[in-house]
Amino acid sequence: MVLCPVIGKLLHKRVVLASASPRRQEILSNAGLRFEVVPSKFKEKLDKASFATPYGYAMETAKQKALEVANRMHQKDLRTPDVVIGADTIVTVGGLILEKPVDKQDAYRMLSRLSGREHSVFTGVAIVHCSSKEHQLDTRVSEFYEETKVKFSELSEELLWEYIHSGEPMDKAGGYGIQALGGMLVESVHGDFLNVVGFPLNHFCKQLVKLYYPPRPEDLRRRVKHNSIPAVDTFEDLSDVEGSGSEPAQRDTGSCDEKAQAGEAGQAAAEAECHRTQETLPPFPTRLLELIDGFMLSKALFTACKLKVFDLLKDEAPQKAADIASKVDTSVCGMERLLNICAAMGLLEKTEQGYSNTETANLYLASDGEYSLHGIIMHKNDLTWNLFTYLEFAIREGTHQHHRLLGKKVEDLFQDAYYQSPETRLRFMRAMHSMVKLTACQVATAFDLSRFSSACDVGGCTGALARELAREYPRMQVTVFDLPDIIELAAHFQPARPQAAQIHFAAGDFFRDPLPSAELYVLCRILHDWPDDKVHKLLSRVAESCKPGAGLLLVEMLLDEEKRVAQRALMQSLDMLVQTEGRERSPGEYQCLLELHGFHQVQVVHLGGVLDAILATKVAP
Ligand SMILES: Cc1cn([C@H]2C[C@H](O)[C@@H](COP(=O)(O)OP(=O)(O)OP(=O)(O)O)O2)c(=O)[nH]c1=O
Repeated sequence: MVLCPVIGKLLHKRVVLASASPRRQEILSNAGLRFEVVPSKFKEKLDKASFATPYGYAMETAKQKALEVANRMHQKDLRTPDVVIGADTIVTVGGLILEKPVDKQDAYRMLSRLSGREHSVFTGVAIVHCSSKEHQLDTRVSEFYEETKVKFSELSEELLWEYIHSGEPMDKAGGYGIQALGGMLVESVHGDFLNVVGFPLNHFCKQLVKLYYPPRPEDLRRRVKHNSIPAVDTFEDLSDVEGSGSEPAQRDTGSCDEKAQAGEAGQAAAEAECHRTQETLPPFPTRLLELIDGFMLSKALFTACKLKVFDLLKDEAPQKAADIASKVDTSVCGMERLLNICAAMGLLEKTEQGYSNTETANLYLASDGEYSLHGIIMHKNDLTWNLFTYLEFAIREGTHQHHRLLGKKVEDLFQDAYYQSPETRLRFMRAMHSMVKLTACQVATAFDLSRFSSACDVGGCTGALARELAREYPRMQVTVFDLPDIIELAAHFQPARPQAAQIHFAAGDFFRDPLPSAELYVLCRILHDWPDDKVHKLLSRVAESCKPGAGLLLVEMLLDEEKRVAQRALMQSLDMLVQTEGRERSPGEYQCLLELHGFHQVQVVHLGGVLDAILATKVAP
């Protein structure tokens, strides 16, 4: 692996990426770099006018991001990192610098500026080497930037809004993500693609080469004579040497080149060793190790949730491990380890005063927040986790595994497995509620549904989506139709006023009872539970209830057509195998299903979260 020698220089150092950008994390870990992530708290508010060039601004911001992290880690008496990497990506068009949009209108302004034009994407990168001398932090900064030119097609207002409503633009410079839906807006790219995504990996490696392998005077002389020394602006021909100096800008001793010079007798052996070092040093399998141990991280998160650690710390001052342990009745040594890994995962903050919740934990992990994911986490902990221990059986047999878990034959999946007691039913409802709530707002606005004055959410469970539809369309009456046992418990999740007046709950079985009449039917996370024959049965029942012009809104997580890249949906399809009789599908597969049942004008919106949306219209037979 040609990149190894240079990335290898950082493998034994404490490297910190001072960035919250998931793209940067992915690019660097895919390159085999091992690092911790400590997002920078530096406010990106430098005076742009004081910079002669846009890239000067990006490099300075990158530097300040990295220095803020280096200083914070040093001051907090954490071990001073060896290297901190900071980056800042900006988009420039017509002399303007565009950063991340502050709201949808801002995103619209940015994207309409980019429509039909070429713009530049600059990423400034700072590599800060740190050392601590007599408790003083000493830093050496190396900076560079990369420019990529991107040209957008002419984009209609409608398309721009559709893209903005996908939610994708909001955390990205210039308001688009070339690596996802935003790629569809792009006509051409000149330069490093990864630079647009947030990190110019190629230039970064070259910079490391400059830092760690500066040319020796004799190299330069020989290069002129024989042209045989790897140029410093390429990292392809470099080899690494055991025990070589790891400080940047210091010539390593005992390099392969020197060994090859050691005399004719030793030359062949030296060359063989050079070769062997390069070929036998495989890339460090960072991603693989993450996958191997990923289940432990999930379980640590589940356990902290189950023990209500995040509830205890919600909006509270930091607490010591011993206090937390005594409040939730666990061992101190166990709790301390759990808290430490939660802090390393970015779920808790650890300071000298103790542990406190991060914003993510307050928002999503405490059980009482509006957007709490506690319900789905408990479902995964108490049910999915156990079912997945039978994954091998599920793969061999091609069926769900509830019978193994329950120790009995399952006749009716939902009644026997999910709704067997009020507790399991409520746990399931909480899980569905938290997942739907997360995306319900985007689902409700994915299409203009204002032409429908009534909707029926078939299998609408707690009414989470109904509530968003009612909020978005004040003239729409929404019926939530579900089994009597579910409707009975839906009171736990009753919509807050004023939408309550628009929402009605009706009890029934969507395979047997007449469906409430409506102009728009909604099937949210329903079809993926059932085998094909039942999917057809349900769609034909919905189709029979529809007048021409009526709509069907399908809300599911969509696979890509090749079933190759949509990792979350692919994983959920595996989950559906283990716990249901259904599967996830691609937009094309849904379109075929819908057309078979007389639904046409199929529109698809990828929402980039946990659910996507498809709208189709019933046509006269
Ligand atoms: C143009 C473009 C930007 N981006 C992203 C890269 C960056 O994450 C983001 C630009 O914002 P930045 O401020 O550079 O980075 P960040 O806020 O995401 O993370 P941090 O400040 O902690 O380092 O936009 C894409 O993902 N795709 C694109 O096509």
